Amino acid sequence: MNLQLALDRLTEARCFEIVQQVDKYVDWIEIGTGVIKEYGIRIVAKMKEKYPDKWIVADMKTCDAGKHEALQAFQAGADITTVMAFSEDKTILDSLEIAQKFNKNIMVDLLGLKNRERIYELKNMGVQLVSLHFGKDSQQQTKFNLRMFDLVKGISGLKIAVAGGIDLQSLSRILSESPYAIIIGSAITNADNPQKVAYEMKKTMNSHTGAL
Ligand SMILES: O=C([C@H](O)CO)[C@H](O)[C@H](O)COP(=O)(O)O
Repeated sequence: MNLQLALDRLTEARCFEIVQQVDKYVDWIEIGTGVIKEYGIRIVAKMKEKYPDKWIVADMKTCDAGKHEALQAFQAGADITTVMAFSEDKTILDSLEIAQKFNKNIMVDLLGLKNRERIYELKNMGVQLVSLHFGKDSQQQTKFNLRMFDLVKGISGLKIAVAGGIDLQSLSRILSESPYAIIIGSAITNADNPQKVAYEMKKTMNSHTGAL
């Protein structure tokens, strides 16, 4: 089970400061959409250069021009780029084609999706990794709910990541669903002591999976 650290609404310097504090507890480092918009794709390249052994996720949230945006992400050194589930099939297929060429991955973000039919379509196109995503704006209205997993329940052969305001309390409930990756942003990046929180999160995940 992978812990993906999401770096959002932070300066470039703060992103690197936080990663320096928590890198031994996180598996994947996500450069958030807003951070890419602010600093450009070069921040993905800089992070990969500094942490070549970590998987770097470029949260591009691509919804069109799949080929171009996947190229931007992978040429910068990303291991995963994100594409929105509601995109045209062509966007998904083009992103997958580029990922295959680079031997990298796409994560399809299910934000706002209510229809399971689309998940089967994504799977048939060759998508292997999806993220259940409870968005920032929804987080202001209500709390993370495990019912989100109903969208993918019983659909085999997909790796599931989950995101959206996850903290230590909700983490323990999410573990019962055994996702492939757990994406955690503000609970770590806004903590007084990011290192302590990241350590606790990884320890909780490891004790669930039995990892040392
Ligand atoms: O993708 C994200 C969101 O859309 C903001 O851009 C976040 O990376 C994701 O939600 C995880 O962050 P937290 O919700 O702060 O844990």
